[in-house]
Amino acid sequence: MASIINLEFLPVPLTWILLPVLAVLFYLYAVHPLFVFKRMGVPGIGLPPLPIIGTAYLTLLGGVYNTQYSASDMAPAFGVFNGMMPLLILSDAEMLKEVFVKQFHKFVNRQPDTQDINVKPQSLQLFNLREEAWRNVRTSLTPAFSSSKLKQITAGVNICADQLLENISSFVATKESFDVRELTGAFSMDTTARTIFGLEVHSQQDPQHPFITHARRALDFNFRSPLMWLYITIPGIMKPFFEMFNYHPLNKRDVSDFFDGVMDQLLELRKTDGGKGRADLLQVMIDAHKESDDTGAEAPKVVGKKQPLTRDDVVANGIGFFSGGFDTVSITMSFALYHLALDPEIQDRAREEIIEAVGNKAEVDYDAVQKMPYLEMCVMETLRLYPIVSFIMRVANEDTELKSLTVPKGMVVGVPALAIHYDPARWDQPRKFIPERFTKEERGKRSQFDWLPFGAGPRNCIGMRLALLELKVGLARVLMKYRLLTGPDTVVPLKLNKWKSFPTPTEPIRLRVEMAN
Ligand code: HEM
Repeated sequence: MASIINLEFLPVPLTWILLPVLAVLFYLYAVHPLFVFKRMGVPGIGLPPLPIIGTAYLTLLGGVYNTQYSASDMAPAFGVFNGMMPLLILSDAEMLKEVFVKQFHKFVNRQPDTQDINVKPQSLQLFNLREEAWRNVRTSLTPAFSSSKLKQITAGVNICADQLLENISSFVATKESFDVRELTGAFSMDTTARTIFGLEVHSQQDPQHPFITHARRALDFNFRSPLMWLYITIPGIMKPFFEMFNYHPLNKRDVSDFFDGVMDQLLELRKTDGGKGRADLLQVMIDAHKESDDTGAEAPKVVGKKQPLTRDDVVANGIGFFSGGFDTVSITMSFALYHLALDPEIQDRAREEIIEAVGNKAEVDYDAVQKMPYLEMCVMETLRLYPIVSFIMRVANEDTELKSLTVPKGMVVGVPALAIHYDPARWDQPRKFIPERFTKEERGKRSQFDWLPFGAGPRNCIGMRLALLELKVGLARVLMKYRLLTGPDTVVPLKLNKWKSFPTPTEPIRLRVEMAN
């Protein structure tokens, strides 16, 4: 058969030339990079990484949220491979201080540029921004969480808590148990919609409200999707294709289009009324460049240029705050209620403190929230046992010395928050719920990097103070009125589904209630 290109001049058949070329390319792309940790002098995990899949097979064996791992069982620094992407896992306290704080300017980004897909709204969200763009937007958004803003927001959180109490009330009369997550989910949905967008969605009465159905789908990532796996394992190769088709594996187009439409309507409305009297994050974002920086002494300062946010920035970060705030608060609150029900002594102590702080008012105002250190300790202990994010990520933006290690530019560093929280060397009886670990004195004895539910350093969770406020107001209102009880269908001890990326019980948390007095 006549070939299109005549290769007869070649001294050997083409296959014999192509084979070694392919072998060299395979070695360069899929084998040589697997020695990077050996070259750095960092141990692996004892099992060899495989070309293309790296050590991802470990995730298939151990799951994605596994409380059996403890930082003491791991080397303080070791290497794994997410597909072909090397990931340096660090739990050494001194190194964490370098990464999160001392050399933060070299670890500003959370993901390598190969995973940074330029598709809106993800690419404009604070969580995904990089370097200068991140600094500027973080500086502009920080005032949204100032004490004065949180003070204004507290009244709205109380209104949502009124609804939560009403929802619980039906279970007092029937003495039946209820699915805690359903109620905290509705509370958190109402609170988040109100505090971010100034919207009243009444999720408990109207669970099919389009806002709610879309919001629920936003975070329902499909880790079985082949495109998601290609994004995780070979992001560098996939990035141009994703961008060409304006596709982001973490985005559901219909969901972001829906929120885009909602935001357009809200922004239009605010143009007409000037946003007067609005105490929500959307208004703060619109006015971002005019706000002062009263964010509390503990908030790490970021030096960036405060600038007016564009319409696209406001939309992207409105959606980003929503996804960052909704499930996180709801999940944490459900675990806190579970442990309070399990331990009546702790519950009584928290209730006494709340009643003293609130006095004879029906609402829990901002000042009362500041007088509840024991309740805060209960929340902190809940977040230790069930951190929402099991790994905190940073990327080295230049070659960086960490103690005796040289971390090469572009390497991703993962901090195993979950394994650190379950480390017996850091926490005595780590599986037990003991709020007393968080007295001022006990906290002073510990490294600040032993407790990482909100990450650490200047790029920690921007919504931390709002989250704590919502949790404390919601829990205080429940405890003031009701006594939480376990029932025959309360599962003890709780088992977590290791295949979910967030802490999720294998069986729903079910509790009962009676009036507190
Ligand atoms: C219990 C509740 C919450 C938990 C456990 C939580 C946890 C986290 C964690 C672990 C991070 C990464 C921090 C790091 O890399 O060091 C983060 C980042 C972030 N969180 Fe939260 N979060 C919560 C609530 C919220 C709320 C209520 C909002 C907004 C209203 C929010 C918005 C964000 C944003 C925008 C970022 C990215 C910050 C940046 O890159 O500068 N989170 N959160």
